[in-house]
Amino acid sequence: MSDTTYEVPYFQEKYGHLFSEMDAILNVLHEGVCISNADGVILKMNPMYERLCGLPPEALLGKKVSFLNSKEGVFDEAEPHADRVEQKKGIFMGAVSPVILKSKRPASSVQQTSGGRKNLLHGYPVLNADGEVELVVTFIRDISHLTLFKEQIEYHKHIFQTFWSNVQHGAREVTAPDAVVVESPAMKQVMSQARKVAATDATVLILGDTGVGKGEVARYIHGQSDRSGSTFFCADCTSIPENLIESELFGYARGAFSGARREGKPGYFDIAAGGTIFLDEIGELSLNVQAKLLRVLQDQEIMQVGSLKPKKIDTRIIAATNVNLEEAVAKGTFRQDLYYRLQVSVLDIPPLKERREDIEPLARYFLERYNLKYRKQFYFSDDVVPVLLRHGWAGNVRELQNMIQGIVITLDKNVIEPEDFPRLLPKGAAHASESYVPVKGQGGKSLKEIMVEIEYDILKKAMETCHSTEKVAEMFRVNRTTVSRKLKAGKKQGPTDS
Ligand SMILES: Nc1ncnc2c1ncn2[C@@H]1O[C@H](COP(=O)(O)OP(=O)(O)OP(=O)(O)O)[C@@H](O)[C@H]1O
Repeated sequence: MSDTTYEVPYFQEKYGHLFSEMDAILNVLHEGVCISNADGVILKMNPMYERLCGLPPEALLGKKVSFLNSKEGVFDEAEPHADRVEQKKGIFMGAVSPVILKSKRPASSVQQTSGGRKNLLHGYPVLNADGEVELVVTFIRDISHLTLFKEQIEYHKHIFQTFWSNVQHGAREVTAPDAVVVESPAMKQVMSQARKVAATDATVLILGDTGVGKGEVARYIHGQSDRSGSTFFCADCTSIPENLIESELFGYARGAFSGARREGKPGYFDIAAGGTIFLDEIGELSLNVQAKLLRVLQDQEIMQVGSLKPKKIDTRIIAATNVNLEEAVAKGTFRQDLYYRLQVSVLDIPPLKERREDIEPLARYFLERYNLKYRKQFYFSDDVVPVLLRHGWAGNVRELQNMIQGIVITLDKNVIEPEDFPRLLPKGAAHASESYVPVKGQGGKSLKEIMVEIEYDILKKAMETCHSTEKVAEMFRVNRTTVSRKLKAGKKQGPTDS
């Protein structure tokens, strides 16, 4: 202890005239004040400083700050006036004067005491005529309550964020469940591409027939991107009247036209700011709106209706169409420059009939979803899946979804059987041939392939009733080998599109 104890009276004599007038002020200050000399020896402190350090004046005065800052200088906050050398805990850490003495500049630090209290320290050097540090004045303030307050705020923020994300998740569950059913290799490939583009901010073009899940994939990309915390805005370009589409997409400025709202109106791009806008059926946009959209893609700027000033936007664009854009460009109904601009990342979703591995999982997924929604307990009989697999699904996933929903709503028995899908069942030759009238969406099959399928359907149905090729041959007045050959050919060609 001898190296830390200094002759206080010596300092009192040297600096006494400075301190005497300050005492009255120091005693009433809410901040602790400590004055040390160039050797770091404490010359003076006020009562608040003693309180905050938890030490009596005799334990501080004349001692080096570095000593109090060391592990030796322990004290017990619970018993501040006990002999500190005998205490087992309490370290005075984070003194600023050693730093100030070295740098000759003001310094701050946060001092953590062993009792968990936090003090904020600001120290200032007092320089002599030679520019050397003569004294260091340190102000100390208890900020434990502020820290506690901050921690409480952080905690409440955390609770609020958890609550908010649960609410958002719950809302999504009700309106649009997250689950994207993916089983087929083709769809797995699309989703892997989707994940890759989600990590970028690139514009995405999603192609595919109606109902294949373009919107679902767009939502997935948004959900996987950095923008997932912001809005996903779905704009169906076909549902907006042509004369309104520009103002709906880009908004309009104050007083843009008579009848307009005085304060102007934000457009979809504004609403989706920071997030993603999904422009569905982009192939249906007029050439005029296409030109405006091209500008958005090129310059990340929109021009509000009635405004002459372009407005910067931060909205990711995902576009989708079931129109063959290449053909549309050739016909002059789609701008070539916009077409090229949209070619950055293209995802092409195959029709459901080309990814049959997805049919059963999708059907089961929708059944579970609607069972839950309508509080039902339906299940498929074993014969249902083959019927679903045989169907052509020209309306793709949407057709399947609607069909299952319809059944869950209307059926009054728990087991779902093939008869509950009357539209999917082959009803003899007349029905089968009707369903093969070559309409758009029949997959561009040759007449020969279609005939193979029709014959297969008819013969298979007959086999279910007659149980022998002989009887079937007799019924259709052909020989047995013809029946066997046609059944084999139909089976080899794959499931039929009834
Ligand atoms: N893989 C999937 N998993 C789960 N649900 C799906 C899947 N694909 C599509 N759906 C559902 O099928 C319905 C139709 O999908 P979506 O609207 O995304 O198709 P789309 O290709 O955008 O159709 P359109 O071209 O008519 O706008 C939606 O209710 C969607 O949630």
